[in-house]
Amino acid sequence: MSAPNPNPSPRLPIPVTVLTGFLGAGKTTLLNRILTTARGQRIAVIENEFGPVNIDSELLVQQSAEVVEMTNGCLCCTVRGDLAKNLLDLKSRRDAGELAFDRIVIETTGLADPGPIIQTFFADPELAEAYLLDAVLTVVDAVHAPRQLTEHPVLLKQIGFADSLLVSKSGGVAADALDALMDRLARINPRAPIRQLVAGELDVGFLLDIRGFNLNENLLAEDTPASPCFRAAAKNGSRVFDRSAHSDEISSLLLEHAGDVDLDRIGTFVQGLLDRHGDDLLRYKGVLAIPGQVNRLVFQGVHRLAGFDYGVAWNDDIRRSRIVVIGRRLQEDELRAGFAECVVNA
Ligand SMILES: Nc1nc2c(ncn2[C@@H]2O[C@H](COP(=O)(O)OP(=O)(O)OP(=O)(O)O)[C@@H](O)[C@H]2O)c(=O)[nH]1
Repeated sequence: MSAPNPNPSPRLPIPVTVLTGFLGAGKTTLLNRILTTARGQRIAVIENEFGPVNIDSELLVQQSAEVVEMTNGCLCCTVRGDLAKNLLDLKSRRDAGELAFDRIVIETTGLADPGPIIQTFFADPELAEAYLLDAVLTVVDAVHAPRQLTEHPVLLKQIGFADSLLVSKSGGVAADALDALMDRLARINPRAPIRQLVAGELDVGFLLDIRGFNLNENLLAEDTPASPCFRAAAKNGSRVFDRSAHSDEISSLLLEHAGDVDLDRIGTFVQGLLDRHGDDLLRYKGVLAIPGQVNRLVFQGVHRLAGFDYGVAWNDDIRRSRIVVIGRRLQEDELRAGFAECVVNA
């Protein structure tokens, strides 16, 4: 008789969380807290470090189902192929009963661009079947972020790609500086909830199973506690982001129409956008009302990888069409004009 499989009911796809943030932001600290707090969940960890030795894995004080170390390069560039290989290897070992884990957390280097890492999960069909990219969590260092944001464009990308923004070291800054940082983060990425990491308090419910890459009608749900989108706009009582307040290269834009958009025209508009500006588009999500269609059309994407599907019915909800785009050097006038051509006036 063969040995009992330690993982008798494998759940596929396996959820993956990408934990990112600039150097020293507090990624490993947060990972340790996730491993401690998410009791009962078997979490395998992939640690990436530039140098030849992975110090971070030694800093993991809590038990993980497995720690895979990836050194001597950054996941987003030199060792990206290794990431796919390691993920497939972990799954094979899980299938064979050698390993038991329910989810994976990937801790990136502080200099990683999350874009190529995200694309890995969609570009490889085998990975896409085995794994579900759940969310990008970005840790932002309250003390150093204001300066890092100016000096290191990769931090803007880490924030722009995030499904959840977690501010560390907030005790180290004055209240008004913290408010200014929060506003700046909300302007860069209005769709990611922002939470302060407070020592000893961590609700993993906000960090795991976010389903940030799923196509569903909650993509832009501003009244969902887990995704208070458009925070900056709501705070200002306006739906226009104050883009003059800061000159961050990465920013966001909300395109909104109180009604339907034409399916062909919006398809052409989005396709043109991806063709021309795909490299600069970090994340974009949309919930659209299409004439004659009782269900919401939802779409989302990263760079040029986009997915569309029909979500839940509008029923008694007021039909409206909204797209939020987070990207670099967004051509606001072009985007607004292009979107305006798609609207269907009642
Ligand atoms: N005061 C304070 N210190 C923190 C907090 N989070 C992390 N730190 C400290 O910041 C330092 C860096 O934390 P790490 O968790 O190693 O950061 P990291 O992002 O994993 O760092 P790298 O892997 O080097 O990029 C450590 O000394 C932590 O103890 C926080 O919320 N408050």
